[in-house]
Formats: sequence, C-alpha cells, structure tokens
Amino acid sequence: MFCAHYAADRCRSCQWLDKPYASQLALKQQQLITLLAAHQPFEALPAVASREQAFRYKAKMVVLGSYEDPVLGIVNPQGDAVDLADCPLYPASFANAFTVIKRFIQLAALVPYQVAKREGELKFILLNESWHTGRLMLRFVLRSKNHIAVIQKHLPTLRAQLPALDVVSINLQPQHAAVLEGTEEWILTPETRLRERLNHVPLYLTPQSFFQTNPEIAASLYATAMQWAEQLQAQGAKLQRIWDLFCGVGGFGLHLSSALQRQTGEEPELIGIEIAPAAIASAQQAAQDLGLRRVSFQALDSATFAMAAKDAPDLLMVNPPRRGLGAQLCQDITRLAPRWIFYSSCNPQTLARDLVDLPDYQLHKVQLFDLFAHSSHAEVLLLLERKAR
Ligand SMILES: C[S@@+](CC[C@H](N)C(=O)[O-])C[C@H]1O[C@@H](n2cnc3c(N)ncnc32)[C@H](O)[C@@H]1O
Repeated sequence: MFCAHYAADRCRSCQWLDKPYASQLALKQQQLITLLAAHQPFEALPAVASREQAFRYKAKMVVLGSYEDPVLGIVNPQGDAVDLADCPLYPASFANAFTVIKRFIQLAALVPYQVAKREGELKFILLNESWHTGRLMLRFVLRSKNHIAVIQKHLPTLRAQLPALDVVSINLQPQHAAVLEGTEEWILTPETRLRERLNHVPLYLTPQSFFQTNPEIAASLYATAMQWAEQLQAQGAKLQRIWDLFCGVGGFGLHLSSALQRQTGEEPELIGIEIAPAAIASAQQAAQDLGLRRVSFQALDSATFAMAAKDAPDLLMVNPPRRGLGAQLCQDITRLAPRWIFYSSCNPQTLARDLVDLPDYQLHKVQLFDLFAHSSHAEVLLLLERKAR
C-alpha cells in the first residue's frame, strides 16, 4: 500500500508499512509461534490475511487547527498536526464524510481544543461505518456542554449533507488528560445504534461500546470460533453451557450459541459478561433478533463474575482487552475447570503470560487474524483443553 503521509515521514502509525504485506504476515506468524513455543505440540493454522487498505471502519481523529480551517488527524512525534482525512486505511466513503464534518465544524464554529493552552471545545471526532449497511455513526468529543445547543441547531444541515449518517452523539470529556472519551453521552438522533451484520449475526454498535476496527477479519474470527465449536460438538463434546467473558456487543457468544443450536436443534445456555452497559444492551437486542431464549448478558466485571461462580461452563470464551486476563481470573478459571477454552487476544504478550497461569490447559490450535495490517499488532484465537487428571 502506498501512503503519501508515510512516504513524507508525516505519519508512521503503520510501523510496518515498509515491509511487503506477505512479509509482515509471515513475521507476525513467526513471532507468535516463537512466543508460544513452550506450549508445543499445537496446530498452527495459516494466518488470515487482511485487505491491504480500506479495512478500517472506525476512525479516531484528533481535531486540530482552527474552526475556520480544521484538521482531522494526529499530532506526530515531531509535533506537527497531520490531516489524515485521506488515510488509505479507511473505506473510500470516509474522505467525503470528513469533508462534510469539517464544513460542519466551520458552520457551528466548534473551536478545536488546544492542549498546550487548555482552550477550545472540540477534542475528537469518532466515526464508525457499518460494513454491512454502509451507514455511519459520528461522535463529537467535547470539553464542556457549551456547544451542545449549536450542534443540535445545525444537525439537520449535517444530516442533509451526509445522508448515510444514522447516529450522532456528543461525548463529554472535561479532563485535561490523554483520555479519548468521558462517561457522559448525549445521543442527538432518533436512531441510537448502528446496525452491523457479520456472517448471519446482527450486531449493534453504540456509542461507548467496543467494536472491532476491521469487520471483514472480525467476521472471519467469529466464523472460525463457530467452526471450531461445531467440530468439537460433532466429535461428541458436550457444549451445552457457554460463557463469553469480555463479550462486548456479543459477537463471539451469539455466533457460538446460534451455530450450536443449528447443529443439534438444542439451544445452549449462554452467559455474556461485559463491563459496558451500552454494549450489553446491544448484545441483548441482537440475541432477541436471533430468537435466542437461553441467553443472559450482564453488565459486570468478568473477574468478579468468575470469582463468585460455583459451576463451570462447558466452553469458556474469553476476549479480554490488551492487559489480558490477569492472575486472579486465571486462578478462578483453573478452580472452575471448564473443559474447553477459546481465548481470543489482541496482545500475544499478555496471552503468553496468561497461559503460564493456566498450567492445567493444553494448547491445541492457534490462528492469527490480521485485524491490524501494517502494524506489529496481532489478533489470535486459541483452542485450549483441560489436561486429563
Ligand atoms: C477486546 S474487547 C472484546 C469485545 C468483544 N468480545 C468483541 O468481539 O468485540 C474487550 C472488551 O472487554 C470489556 N471489558 C474491559 N474490562 C472489563 C472487565 N473488567 N470486565 C468485563 N468486561 C470488560 C471492554 O469494554 C471490551 O468490550
């Protein structure tokens, strides 16, 4: 992929862009296998390759410059404001959306926040596109409530110029700190969720709920977890109780539950645990759309849930943030002793550390999903089985 910003040394966010894509993927795979070498023997499946560009359906843009001439992008290590409205990682529609958003910033006189002076109002623009529908969700991250009224006043103009825009919200982030978003959110549109669909599963993206940046590879990741579960069930494994810890809007659990039900005609019991209430509401809506009845999505801390649990599920799905599961949760998983674990990780280092804390489990399968092409980041799915005692 050619990127003019990278070539001019303005943006180096894609740290590996100087390597041909095939070499990037081979290197990630090799690093992963080396990291997990102590857990041999296991089957290392071929890495799932991404598109090289236009795969990133979520943009987090710092708002810089002035309201008359706004810049949407980053401040690079040299301290320069770099406009990334034409970043080739985004789908083609984002360039037009950013042009319209810049006009809106001018119209509503939304002064970009200046970190050094602690002045201004608009900190970030967060934009999501649904891969399935092409519809958009836009969030303005503001320092104070001062500009809510003016954004509301001009909202009809924004929506007329960007007809794909379904959801618009304001997030309040009053702190002078490197924090992307705050806890208060106002949704300004009648539509409060962006509809997505990966494989056969409807998913709802809302402000304040996590969703994967690369939906095409996320679809492959969910489909793979689903196929592994179907294979286990076909080989006679009992998979009647599933937990999906760190479930977000429910991607893994909903795929697993609906696929296993399709295979046997019997719906497994699914418990999904996630800290963000907005994501839980989305997961509940999707479960209802799928007609699943034996589902309980709960807004809780995963470690607290596991600590209080007495009985293990048959299949434990975990997909923690970069920090991994941590020692306490690994201890509770060991105590509960589910037979099967699917571990999806976006940080192989913390994954490797967690595996050391799960000595009762044998690693069977490893697969890399390149959600983050041109970077050193890797998403991995593992299949673990409790060792015979
Ligand atoms: C890597 S994301 C995975 C989300 C989801 N499994 C998916 O496929 O999109 C990690 C999720 O863990 C949630 N999370 C973070 N800390 C948590 C905690 N202590 N307990 C439960 N969920 C947590 C985040 O809000 C986020 O949705």
